[in-house]
Amino acid sequence: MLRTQLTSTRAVARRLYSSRATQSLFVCARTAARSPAYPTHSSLFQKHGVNLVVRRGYADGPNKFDRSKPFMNIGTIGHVDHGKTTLTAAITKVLAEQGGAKFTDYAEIDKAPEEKARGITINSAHVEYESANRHYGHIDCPGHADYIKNMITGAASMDGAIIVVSATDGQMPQTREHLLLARQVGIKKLVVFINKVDMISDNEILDLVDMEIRDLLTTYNFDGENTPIIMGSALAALDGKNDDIGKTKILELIEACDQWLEVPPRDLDKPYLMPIEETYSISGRGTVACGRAERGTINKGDEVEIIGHGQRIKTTVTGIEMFRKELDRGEAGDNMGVLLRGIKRELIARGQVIAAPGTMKSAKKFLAQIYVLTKDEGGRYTPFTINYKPQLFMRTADTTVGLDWPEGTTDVESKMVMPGDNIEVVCELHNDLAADVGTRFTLREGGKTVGTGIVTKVLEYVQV
Ligand SMILES: Nc1nc2c(ncn2[C@@H]2O[C@H](COP(=O)(O)OP(=O)(O)OP(=O)(O)O)[C@@H](O)[C@H]2O)c(=O)[nH]1
Ligand SMILES: [Mg+2]
Repeated sequence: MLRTQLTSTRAVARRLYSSRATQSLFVCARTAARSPAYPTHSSLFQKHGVNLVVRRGYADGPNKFDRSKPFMNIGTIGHVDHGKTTLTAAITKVLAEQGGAKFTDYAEIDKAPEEKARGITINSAHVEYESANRHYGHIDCPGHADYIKNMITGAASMDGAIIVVSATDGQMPQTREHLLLARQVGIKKLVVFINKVDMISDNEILDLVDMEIRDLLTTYNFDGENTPIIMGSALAALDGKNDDIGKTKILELIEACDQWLEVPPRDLDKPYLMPIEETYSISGRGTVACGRAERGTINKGDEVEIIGHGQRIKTTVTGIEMFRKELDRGEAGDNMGVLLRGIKRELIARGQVIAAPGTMKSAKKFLAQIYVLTKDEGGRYTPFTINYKPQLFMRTADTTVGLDWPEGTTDVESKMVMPGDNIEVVCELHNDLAADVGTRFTLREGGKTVGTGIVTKVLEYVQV
């Protein structure tokens, strides 16, 4: 199934014509309610026989979130048009047929305008499903280079991933870039889905793609030798055709995820920290901040602080929700929405963090180790001198950053940074961000990822 932001007619048209697999589109209720173009889009879709499913949210409760199976965040990554969204749809379809999936729960169609206006989906980017042993939250990442920003913040919430590679193309630039980013956001294991095998008649080609992707995985420090590679057709599974390359392969894929991907140890004993991905206001209830809790636990009634962008705001958590179900307690790894007492939505924003009081500080300047991507990894073709200002992405935040050589460096004027270099730099942020030693980030410039880095020492905090 697809999710769409319904922001531009072009995007909608692209969706319609690029994906003949589309039967239903999931629309964030908030977007639907606000988008002036929504009625036009909605009739356009209906004309083409596509269901628009507006997901409702917070107001739906109360029902309790079930923690009987381990919960894990995964998602589909990979090059544009290789079939990530089709595969996402196929997984939910096949698992729904198995009866173990919660798919039917959110597929309810709701057309009443007042429902759209009132309903809020706090996990709009996520699909959920269950295998025999696990409960998965799934993010379908966009593959297009323009959407890499979303990919970065989306992938920041993943514990594991399915990399989708079309058998017709093999690995492509975004396959490599996504692998690198996956590594950088801390994903340790991946499962590979070689898609569109219905279009390949020569088995030797599949062997080549297999070999090539194993090499690539090894290059990016994944276990290339043992990583499960499943070959199938997402479209066949979605259309309910050719079970041997369709449904059977989807079940194999989920089995591989169950076996190979590991639920990472959750830092439950550390102080609570959640980077804000999105914010909503619900009339009569207040403001909800959504994101994946990075560490710690949170209970209804707990005091927290909102940190970043020159602010430190104290408030209390009055509600916690996950996949539209209420929780009394949320924990590290959960993709949750927290309802904040007395906070106006304008006061907080994506990129800030919510933390246990007194446990986080906002940094303005830090020392970091960075790796500069080569052109084969989607990075720069040419070297650069250090005095330029790329965009820095950290957790869900992005801000302009000034780079400089550490104190005591000689020849600073003429010193060049080459693609492929590993260097130590001083980063001065335009907007301060909650950062600690060990926090990872990405540097981007003009639509390209130019480097990845890690904070090694904070040089200046913001006092608020
Ligand atoms: N023949 C064939 N076509 C497929 C298969 N899976 C997906 N497609 C087609 O490939 C095109 C792209 O599929 P999507 O699922 O939109 O690809 P995507 O990776 O999500 O694309 P972006 O989100 O734009 O990066 C669509 O036209 C699909 O119908 C498959 O198994 N076989
Ligand atoms: Mg897609």
